[in-house]
Amino acid sequence: MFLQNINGHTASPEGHNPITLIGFKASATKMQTLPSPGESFTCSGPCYDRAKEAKEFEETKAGVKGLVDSGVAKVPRLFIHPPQNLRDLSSDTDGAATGLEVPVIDMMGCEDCRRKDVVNDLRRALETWGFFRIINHGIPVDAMERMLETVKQFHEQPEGVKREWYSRDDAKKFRYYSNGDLFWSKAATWKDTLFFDFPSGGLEPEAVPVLCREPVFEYEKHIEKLKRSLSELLSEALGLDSGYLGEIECMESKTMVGHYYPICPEPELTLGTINHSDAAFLTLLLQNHHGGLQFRHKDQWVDVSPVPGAILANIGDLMQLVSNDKFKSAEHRVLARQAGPRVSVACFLFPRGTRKSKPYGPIEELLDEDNPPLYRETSFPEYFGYYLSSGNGMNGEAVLPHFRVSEPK
Ligand SMILES: O=C(O)CCC(=O)C(=O)O
Ligand SMILES: [Fe+2]
Repeated sequence: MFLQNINGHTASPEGHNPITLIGFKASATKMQTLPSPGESFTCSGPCYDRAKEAKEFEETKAGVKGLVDSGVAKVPRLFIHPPQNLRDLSSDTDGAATGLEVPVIDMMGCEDCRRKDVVNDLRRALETWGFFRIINHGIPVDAMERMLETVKQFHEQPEGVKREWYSRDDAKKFRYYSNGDLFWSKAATWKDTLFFDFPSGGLEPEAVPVLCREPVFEYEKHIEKLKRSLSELLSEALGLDSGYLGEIECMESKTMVGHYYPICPEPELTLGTINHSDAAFLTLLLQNHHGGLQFRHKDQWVDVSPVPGAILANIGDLMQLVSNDKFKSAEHRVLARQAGPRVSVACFLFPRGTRKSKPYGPIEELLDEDNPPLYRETSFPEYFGYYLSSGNGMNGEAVLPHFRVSEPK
């Protein structure tokens, strides 16, 4: 299966496995730490060998956490981002400075008396922000906390134990790695990742380390239930029958990633996650109490601070495509920080079939003379393949416009 992580955290665009590039061993602490902020990335003097540094880092199988544990006081060059990625690193908590408010969807009573209000709130949130914070979503706080804690515990195990799970082998339904796009990104990001692949039939418990098993499957069960409710609410927010998105089976499959963002000694030089929009239909996100997540709204980065018990949801590119731009796929990123470790769990929802899936285009019921289709049809594998080959949407360039066939009237 070519699909490793819905946001390309481990997938290779041309399908070759980056692990074959690894050749030799070296100490991660010996890595270069040039250039300083603002310095040009062009090579003068002896050229910087990025591929070599990436291989050395990969060989440690200890991730960014391993670097931090080994005592690095400077961000190695591999992780230093070009200035255009490091613009506006300051934060504006929940839009405080601008008076903007991150939308909150309170699901209490959404099955009966408050349904109309919830659907209206959801429509407004997705037409403007593309994401929302959900409260009273039905997932027990305990299940959320245990999920975050198990991801943290995994990453904080001794290196020798974790190393056994380090892999870029896309046949593995559970794996641990740092920077899925390590071998082709312009700069690496300051985090390590656990990956859980729930193919249509479900992830086998035996594929997951005992440490994580119970919390992961418990959390997944709750996510499935929340997904079904959200699918109905989203359908209604689009003005469709509540079963519509369920019937087109656009969220039948899922992957989860458990990110660990260690404390960063020079957060002004790197990022935890580079700006991107998610490729799939819907993302449900848990984060611990260390902030750093930002969404782009009205041309500025807005901090989306953690709220205990809340879940964040954002729509991805394909939901924007089928909604014919009614809903917006939100650009987001995670700052590297001196506080931490930050832990997050993202669950990406997308259609079944990683090599072949049915085509998805703008939903016919949303089209008329004034609303012609803005996008051509595509399948999820086609879209995701393009997303990966153009840099996982993580080079600051949006992927969705490549599927556009006309501009809005
Ligand atoms: O860690 C986070 O909060 C966000 C991660 C993310 O955007 C992703 O994995 O696509
Ligand atoms: Fe994302």
